[in-house]
Amino acid sequence: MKRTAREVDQVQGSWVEEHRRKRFSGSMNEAEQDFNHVMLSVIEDGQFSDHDHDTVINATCLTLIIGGSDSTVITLTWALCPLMNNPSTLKRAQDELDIKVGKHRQVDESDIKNLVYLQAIIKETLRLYPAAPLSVPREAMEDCTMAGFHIQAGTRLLVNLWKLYKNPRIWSDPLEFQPERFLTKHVDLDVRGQNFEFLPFGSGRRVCPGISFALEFLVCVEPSSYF
Ligand code: HEM
Repeated sequence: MKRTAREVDQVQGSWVEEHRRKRFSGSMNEAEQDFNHVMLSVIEDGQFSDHDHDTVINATCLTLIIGGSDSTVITLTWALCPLMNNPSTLKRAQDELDIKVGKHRQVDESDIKNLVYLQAIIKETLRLYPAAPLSVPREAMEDCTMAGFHIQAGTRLLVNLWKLYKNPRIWSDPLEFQPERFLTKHVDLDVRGQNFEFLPFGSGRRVCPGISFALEFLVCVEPSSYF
């Protein structure tokens, strides 16, 4: 693990060095101005007392890469499985794409608002196959009581999202893949941490910062495997 972490650090570090060289030599074109470039532009030495400039840039870039790749790819893959077993759901998704996008181009950002069934498929996938089934651990800052349990300050807590999503008191037929539930009974459920029965991206100050990107990516890329 440590060796792999060192290798990943080196790769990310070499990207920052390359960006720095190109910035100084003025040879960076617009297409190369990625997140490393933004970080180099906005972070100056001396801004952080605990860590140096490069550590902050490398850690921020790697957090986004690590947090954003596995979660999205897992969801994309799981979204396909139930469609293979539910031809009528696949047909409904294909029909929506034919009507709202047509057969001769790819889905783009402007289509997302019209692809309501596809959005429901993504939400149902996030419910049935959560990429982060235990979310991310929290630590109690002070003694408290939750659901009758005394929690001591410093205790690590996990929210069992998987169990929450299979609770029949909240979700009817919880083990069934039914995207329609997000167009009917659960149509008003938000995915951004406001409705505690559905928290695919967590909630509160550490909520996933990649929500918008992930949703757009999933709705735009998922259909490419439907035909
Ligand atoms: C389907 C895709 C994704 C899912 C299901 C997902 C889910 C989550 C969850 C449950 C958390 C924990 C939130 C909490 O503790 O309240 C989280 C955190 C995080 N996610 Fe995502 N995420 C996804 C995509 C992305 C993408 C695309 C990015 C970046 C481009 C990203 C970056 C992060 C980061 C950096 C954190 C840590 C935030 C912090 O601790 O302050 N995620 N994500």
